[in-house]
Amino acid sequence: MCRCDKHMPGNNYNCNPSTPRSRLERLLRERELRRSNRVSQSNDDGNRQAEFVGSDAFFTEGENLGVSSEDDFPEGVSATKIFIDGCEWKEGRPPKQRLLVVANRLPVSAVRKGEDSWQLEISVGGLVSALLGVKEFDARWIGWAGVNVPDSVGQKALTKALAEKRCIPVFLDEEIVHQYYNGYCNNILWPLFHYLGLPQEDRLATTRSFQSQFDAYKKANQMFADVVHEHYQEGDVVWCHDYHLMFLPKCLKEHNKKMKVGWFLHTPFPSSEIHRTLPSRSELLRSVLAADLVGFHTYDYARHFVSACTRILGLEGTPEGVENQGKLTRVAAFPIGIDSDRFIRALELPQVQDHMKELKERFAGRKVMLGVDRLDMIKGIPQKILAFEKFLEENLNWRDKVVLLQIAVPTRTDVPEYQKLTSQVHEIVGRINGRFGTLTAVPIHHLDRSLDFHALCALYAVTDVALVTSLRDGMNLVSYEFVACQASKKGVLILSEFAGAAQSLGAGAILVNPWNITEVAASIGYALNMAADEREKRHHHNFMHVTTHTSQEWAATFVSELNDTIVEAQLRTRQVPPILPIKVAVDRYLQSSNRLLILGFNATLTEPKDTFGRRGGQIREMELKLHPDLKEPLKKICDDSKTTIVVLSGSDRSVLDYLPIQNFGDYNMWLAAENGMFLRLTMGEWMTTMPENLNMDWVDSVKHVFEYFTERTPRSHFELRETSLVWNYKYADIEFGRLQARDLLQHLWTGPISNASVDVVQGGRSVEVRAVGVTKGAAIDRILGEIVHNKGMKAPIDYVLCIGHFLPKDEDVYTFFEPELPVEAPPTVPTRPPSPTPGMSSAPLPRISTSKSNSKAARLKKQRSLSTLEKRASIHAIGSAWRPTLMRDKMSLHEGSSVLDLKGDNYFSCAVGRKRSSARYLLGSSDDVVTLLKELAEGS
Ligand SMILES: O=P(O)(O)OC[C@H]1O[C@H](O[C@H]2O[C@H](CO)[C@@H](O)[C@H](O)[C@H]2O)[C@H](O)[C@@H](O)[C@@H]1O
Ligand SMILES: O=c1ccn([C@@H]2O[C@H](COP(=O)(O)OP(=O)(O)O)[C@@H](O)[C@H]2O)c(=O)[nH]1
Repeated sequence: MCRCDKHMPGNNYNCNPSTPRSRLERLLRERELRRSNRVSQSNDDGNRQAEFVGSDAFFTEGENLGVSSEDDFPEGVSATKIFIDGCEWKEGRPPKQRLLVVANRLPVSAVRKGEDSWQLEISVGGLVSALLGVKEFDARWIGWAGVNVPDSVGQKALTKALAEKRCIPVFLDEEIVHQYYNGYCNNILWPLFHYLGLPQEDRLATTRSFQSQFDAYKKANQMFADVVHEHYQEGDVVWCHDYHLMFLPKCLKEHNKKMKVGWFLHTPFPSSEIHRTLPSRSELLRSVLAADLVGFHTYDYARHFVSACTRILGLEGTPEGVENQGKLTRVAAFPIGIDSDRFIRALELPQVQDHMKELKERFAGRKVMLGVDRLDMIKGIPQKILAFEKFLEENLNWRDKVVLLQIAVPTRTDVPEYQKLTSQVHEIVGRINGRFGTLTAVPIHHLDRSLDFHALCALYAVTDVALVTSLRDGMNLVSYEFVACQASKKGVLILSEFAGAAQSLGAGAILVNPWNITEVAASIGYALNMAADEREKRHHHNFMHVTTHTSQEWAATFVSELNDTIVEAQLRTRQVPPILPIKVAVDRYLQSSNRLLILGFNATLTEPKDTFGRRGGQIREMELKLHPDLKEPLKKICDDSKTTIVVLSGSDRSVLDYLPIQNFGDYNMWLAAENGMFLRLTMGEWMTTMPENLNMDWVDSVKHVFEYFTERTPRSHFELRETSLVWNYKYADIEFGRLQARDLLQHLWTGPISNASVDVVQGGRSVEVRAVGVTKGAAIDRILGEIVHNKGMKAPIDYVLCIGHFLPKDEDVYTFFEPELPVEAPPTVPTRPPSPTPGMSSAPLPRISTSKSNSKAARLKKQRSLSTLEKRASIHAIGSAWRPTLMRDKMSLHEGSSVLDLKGDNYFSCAVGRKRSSARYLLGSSDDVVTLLKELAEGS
C-alpha cells in the first residue's frame, strides 16, 4: 500500500511527493539511487551470485528465463525508486515495477512435440540476448512463439508452458506471418532501414503487394495490442520493441491514453531521404509518435527520426523530441548493452573450459579469427570473406597460420533474399577453401547453425581477432560479447563503422568500411601483427565500456526516462489553458447588452490548411481565404446592434481589403490591419492609429537583408508592410530555413538594427522586424477609443471575446482586458479565469491598461469625462500623412464610469491552434471558431 495521498490503484509508481523540479535533476537523482542500490546489492550477500549462475541454466536446460520473477531479484527497481518514495516497501524492499515487454519474437521459440506438449528453445538475436539481461522489473514478455498453432488444444498447452517462463503468446496464423513478418517487416522495412532499398528483382512484385502486406502489418500489430490490453494493469510500463511493432503505440494509446508506452528501435533509423520513399511513411511515423518515449541506439538514428517527422510530417523537432499540437513525444538515444557478468562468469564453468581446451588443441599453431552473425545481408558476410581472401592472397606467410571461423545462424529462411544469400555465401566459401585449402586444413570453417551459449563463450574466449563487417547494424552485440570474453587473451576487434557499436567501441576497435575490401584486408594484417601492449590498451578501453554499459543499465535508464516523461507531460499539461467552454461563452454573450468581439484573421477566420501545405500547395495557401462557413454567422452577428466586431490582423491592408470583395462589403464590422496600426469600417476609409514618432529609418537596410536571404533560401518569401517586415520560411526546407533564420538574426542584431528602435519577433517559421510599440495589445486601446467614439457609446462594454492565432508578442491583446494583474507579474503570464461557472465570479472590476504602468495614478488618469473622447487626436484619415499622437484620456464614458464593465467573468480570451498561450482558453482550429460563431449567431 502506498502512503502518499494521490495513489492510483494498482500503481505504486505514480506517487511522487518530492519530485525534483527539472527533468535533469530528477534523472540525476534517479541515477544516483540506482547506483547506490547496486552497491548495496553487491554487498548484500553471496546468494545473488548463485541466482545469476542459476539463470544461466536456462540456456542449456530451459529452466530459467533470466527475465526476473518476483523472487529472483528482490532488490530490483532502483530505476524507479523516485516514483515510489513515500510508498510502503515490502519487507524492507521497494515494490518492483511491472513491465510488459512487447516484441515480435518471444525469447523462446516453441517446437511441438505432441498434441499438447511443447519444447521451448532460446531464440537467437541481439534483442533477445539483451532483454534476457533485464532483471530489475517484474517483467512479462508478450510476443510470437515463432510457430503456427491453429488448434485450441495446442494454443492452450503452449500458453501454459510459456506462462512458466513469464511469456505470453500472440498467435499469428501462417498467412499473417507471411505477409506481416516475411513480407512487410523483413522484405520491406528491414532492408529499407538498413539502406539496402527493396530487392531489385522483387521491386515490382513488392510494390504490387505492398498494400496487402501493410494491411497485414497493421492487423498483426492490433493483435499484439489486444493481448497487451488483456494483461495490462494500471500503472504498468508497456515497452514496445522494434520495427515489427511501429503501429503498436497508436493502438495502445487509442485504447487507453493513460498507458505508459515506450517504443525502442533495435535497427538503425535511416536518413529521412530513405524513409520518405516508403509509401506508408507518414502513418508509421504518426503511430510511433503516439508513444510517450521513443528510443534508438545512437544519436544519429534519433536525429534521423526527428528529421523525418519534421520533413515528412511538418512537425516541430525540438532538442527534447517531436512536438505535435503541444504534445511532446520524447526522442532520445539509449545504447543497448549486454549482461557482461553472465559472459565473464560463464568462462569459469568447467564445460566452457573444456570447450576452450578442445578449440585450442584443434587450432594449435594458427591464429583464430571469428565471425558470428545471423545469415543476413546486413551483416556483410560475403564482404568479410572476400576481404579475408584478399588478405590470404597478399600474405603468403599467413596462409597456414590463420583460420576464419564463421558462424552463420540461419534466419528468416522463408524470405527469398535470405535464401539467395545462403547460396551466395556457400559458393564464395567453397571457392576460397578450394583455392587456399590443403588436404588437412581449410582457411574458412563455415557453420550454418547456431551455437549454444557455452560453446559461443568458449569460441569468443579463444579468438585472436573478431571480424564484424556489418553493412549497417543497429548495434551489434556480438562485438560486446567478444570483448566481455577476452579478459585474458585481449584479442583485437575489427569493427564496421556502420554498426551502432562503432560509436561506443570505436576507440578500442579497428574501425573499417566493410565495402572497402582492401582496407579490411589490411586491417586483418594489422590486427594479427598487433603488439601485446597495444592490444591490451585497446581491450581495456572496450572492456570498461562493455562492463559498465550493461543491458540492465539500458533497460533501467529507458524505463526511468519513460516514467519521467509522464511526470514531465503532467507538468506541461498543467500549463496548458483549458478548452473554451463554448456554452458558457455563449450564455454570457446572450446575457450582455454591449459586446465586443475581437477576431484574429489568419488561422482564425480562414480555411483550415493541410498540416504541411502539401495538397493546397504554397501558392494556394498563401492566398488567405475566409472560412466558407463563416459568411452567414458573421453576417447575423454584424447585424446585431448590441455587438461590435473587430477583425484584428497582422496582415497588411491589401489582405483585409480582400475581405469585402469576398461579399462582406455590406457587413458592419471593423477591420484592423498591421496589428491594429490601420483601422477602418468595412464600408469606410482607412485611418491610422500609429503612435507618434514611429521611427521607420531602419526599413531599407532590413529590407536589403531580407531580400538577400530570400534569394538564398528557396521557397522563402518576405512581406514589406508599413510598420514591419516579415521574412517567412514556412515552405522552405525546415532545417535550412532555421539555419538561415539564425544567420539572418545574427546579422541583423550586429548590423542594421543594432541601434534601431525595433522589436524582433520570431514566429515558428518567420522573423519579423517591427517598430517598437507595434503590437496588437498596444493598438487595442486606440482602436477601442475610436469605436467608442464612432458608435457614440453610452453604456460600458459588458462582454469581450478576444480570439486569435496570435504571435506571443501580440498576446498582449489578451492581457489588455484582464482584471488587475499583480504588479510583479509580467504581462504575458498566463491568467486563468477564477471560475468558468456563470455568476460565480468575485474578481475585481476590469480596468483598461494603456501603458505598462499598473499604478493607481495611471488608472485614475483614464477615468475622465465623456467630453475627453472628443480629443481623438490619434486617429486620422490616411492621406494626411502620419500624424499619430498618444492616446490620452479617452477611456471612460462619463465622469467615473469606465468603458469596460466585464464583471470579471464576461471576458473570454482564446488562442486558436496553440497549446501555450497567455489566453484564458484554447480552441483547436478555425473550424471550432465557426462552431462558436454559429452559436453566437443563433442567439443574436
Ligand atoms: O527475430 P529475427 O527476425 O530472427 O531477428 C533477430 C533479431 O534481429 C534484429 O536485431 C537487432 O537488435 C540487436 C539488439 O538491439 C542489435 O544489436 C542488432 O544490431 C539488430 O539487428 C532485430 O532488430 C530483432 O528484432 C530480431 O529479433
Ligand atoms: O550461435 C549463435 C550466434 C549468435 N547468438 C546470439 O545472437 C545475438 C546477435 O545479436 P547482434 O546484436 O549481434 O545482431 P542481431 O542478430 O540481433 O542482428 C548475440 O547475442 C549472440 O550471442 C547466439 O545466441 N547463438
